Amino acid sequence: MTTLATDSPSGAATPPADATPAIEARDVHVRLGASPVLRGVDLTVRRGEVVALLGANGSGKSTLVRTLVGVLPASAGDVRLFGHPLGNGVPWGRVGYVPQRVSAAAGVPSTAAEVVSSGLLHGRRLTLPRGWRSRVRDALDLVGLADRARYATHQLSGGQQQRVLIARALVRDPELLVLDEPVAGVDRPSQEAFAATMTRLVADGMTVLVVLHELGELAPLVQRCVVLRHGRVVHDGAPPTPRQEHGDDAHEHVHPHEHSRTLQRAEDLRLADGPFETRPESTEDEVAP
Ligand SMILES: Nc1ncnc2c1ncn2[C@@H]1O[C@H](COP(=O)(O)OP(=O)(O)OP(=O)(O)O)[C@@H](O)[C@H]1O
Repeated sequence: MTTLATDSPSGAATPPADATPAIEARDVHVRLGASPVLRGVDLTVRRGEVVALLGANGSGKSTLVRTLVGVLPASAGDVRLFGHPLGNGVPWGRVGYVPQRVSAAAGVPSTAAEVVSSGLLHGRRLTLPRGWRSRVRDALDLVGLADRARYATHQLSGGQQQRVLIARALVRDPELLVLDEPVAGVDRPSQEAFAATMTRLVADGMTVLVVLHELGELAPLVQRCVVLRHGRVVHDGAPPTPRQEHGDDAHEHVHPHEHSRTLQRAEDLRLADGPFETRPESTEDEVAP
């Protein structure tokens, strides 16, 4: 693993790289238009952690991850990736980002391999590095699409397109993956392929921040859940205990509206405390600078 110095104005001794969190956000505020969307969010994701970001529609999950990867500016607060304040000093090659609801087939016609190869361009790197073909092949293989490399993206299903975008994030060989609802609306085979890919990556030490509506297939991997409500963190801790089966004698059926005190149950984490304003889907392809 690369050892990076933290930005220390005093030139003080640099802590070991592993001790520096992958993500550190302090008192982050974001306004979009006239509205405050994030209101003082603190979030730390340590190396090797798998953290799920949950919350109702409109609670600010996408806004938070877009701010963390430098796509949206914070109006106040501090965000650091691998100890570096957002900006050119961040080692962007170590960060893979999969935005929400972006079609891999949007814009110009391109093959799956071409879309994935674009993930190797970031920051000031405007040409593909040596060995890019095998890296693209490996990334497509990781998401189970090795045989689709030459397919035009519009020939792929929505789930396969989403997997192409995940491969595009993985081709950098990142240490940190930030994913915004990676399986929303994707077909079952793609969901299973995604869970299998994540299991392998997490076993290899990948740090993950993933926006989800429910833990689903990723439940065994998630170590911590952070829940947003109205732009604030209302829970940061252990994932909910898996519920017992209905057939179990000890099972007691509890509906979400029958309790409101704790966030320990899965129902609490499938929050639906709207109504919230909806917004048009974004079709822009967002890439961390
Ligand atoms: N470009 C924008 N301009 C103004 N308001 C916005 C903009 N983008 C998002 N919002 C508002 O910010 C709030 C948070 O949106 P955000 O997409 O971050 O929520 P979310 O938790 O990711 O929701 P979802 O689960 O539906 O994706 C919402 O009220 C939304 O309407």
